[in-house]
Amino acid sequence: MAVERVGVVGAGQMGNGIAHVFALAGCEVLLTDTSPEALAAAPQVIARNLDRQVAKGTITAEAKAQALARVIPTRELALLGQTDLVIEAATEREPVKTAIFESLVPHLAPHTILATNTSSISITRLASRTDRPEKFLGVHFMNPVPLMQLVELIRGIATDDATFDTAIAIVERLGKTASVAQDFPAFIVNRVLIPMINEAVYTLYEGVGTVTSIDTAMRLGANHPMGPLELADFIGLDTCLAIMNVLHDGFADTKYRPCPLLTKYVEAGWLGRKAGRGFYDYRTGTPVPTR
Ligand SMILES: CC(=O)CC(=O)SCCNC(=O)CCNC(=O)[C@H](O)C(C)(C)COP(=O)(O)OP(=O)(O)OC[C@H]1O[C@@H](n2cnc3c(N)ncnc32)[C@H](O)[C@@H]1OP(=O)(O)O
Ligand SMILES: NC(=O)C1=CN([C@@H]2O[C@H](COP(=O)(O)OP(=O)(O)OC[C@H]3O[C@@H](n4cnc5c(N)ncnc54)[C@H](OP(=O)(O)O)[C@@H]3O)[C@@H](O)[C@H]2O)C=CC1
Repeated sequence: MAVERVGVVGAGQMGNGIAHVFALAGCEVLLTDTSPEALAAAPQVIARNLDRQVAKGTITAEAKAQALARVIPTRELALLGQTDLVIEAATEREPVKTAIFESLVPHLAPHTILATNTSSISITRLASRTDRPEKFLGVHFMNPVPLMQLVELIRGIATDDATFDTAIAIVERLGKTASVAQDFPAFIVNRVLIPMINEAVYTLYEGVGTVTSIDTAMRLGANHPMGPLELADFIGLDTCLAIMNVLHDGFADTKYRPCPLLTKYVEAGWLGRKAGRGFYDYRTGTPVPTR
């Protein structure tokens, strides 16, 4: 099925990135968010990230202008029903996602595919709360969306072949690479990555290292582009904690218990870059370790 009109629910770092890449690929994008501030900021955030690509020469100024014109912010969730594909990219909390899908269903055209950008939550369970589990799947972009090559595709138990084939075609149209994961907690990327980040928080919590020594060790010792604590701030500490809880509950295995220090940072509202402060304080411009 051809995908020309795309709805994106959530104008956070991922929703903005998803809107960015679909608009660049020529799709009309209806972008919505419950936060008026996030929705108002979205066009500028997307424009700034498009400018980075213009500055690098990877896209032309004309392509940027055309892409920006294709992104239509709206407060009306119902309008997203008249699209070919809706991608949910709201907060990593299952009740939030379920409520979004339940609100969307009455407005959806019969052919519309529903997708979620969830990092970890059961696709099968989310699909069961819609009228179309056969047209529902996980389309899991990586952060930052314009730069990261991978899109993880996760079928629910009912996802049909036509829907999956459409998703494969979408990933190709975006110039990205699909990897397929089975529908089990946190799929592949976050099943491996987030426990590593959690372990880095434990090394901080236990005093094995400092924020600086831990990130330096992994950047220079394992050639990671970002240290694990810097990456946690980039992802969002609330999202990291949510993923650990999904793993811990989903597998009932204490090896996935979230580090108490990660919980403490989230309880303090120190969610990382998006909150101005996490394992680093970004409020002065230069990141300063907060521990
Ligand atoms: C949690 C989940 O569910 C799944 C996940 O996403 S897990 C997280 C996956 N992501 C990662 O692991 C990210 C690891 N970090 C990196 O790959 C790199 O640090 C990075 C690509 C994020 C940034 O690259 P960097 O070279 O260190 O920094 P930076 O200079 O800011 O960016 C590199 C280039 O990309 C551009 N860029 C960065 N972010 C961008 C964005 N959002 N949009 C467009 N362009 C962007 C920059 O303009 C820069 O271009 P120049 O080099 O020409 O200036
Ligand atoms: N961050 C990352 O590195 C990655 C995250 N993901 C996944 O993508 C999703 C979004 O993550 P991310 O962008 O980081 O999260 P953010 O917290 O940056 O953004 C979430 C946005 O969704 C909004 N929102 C909350 N509830 C609703 C709702 N009912 N309807 C519409 N919008 C709503 C939030 O508004 P408000 O702030 O007012 O609540 C916020 O603006 C999550 O499922 C996450 O697990 C996937 C890959 C990578």
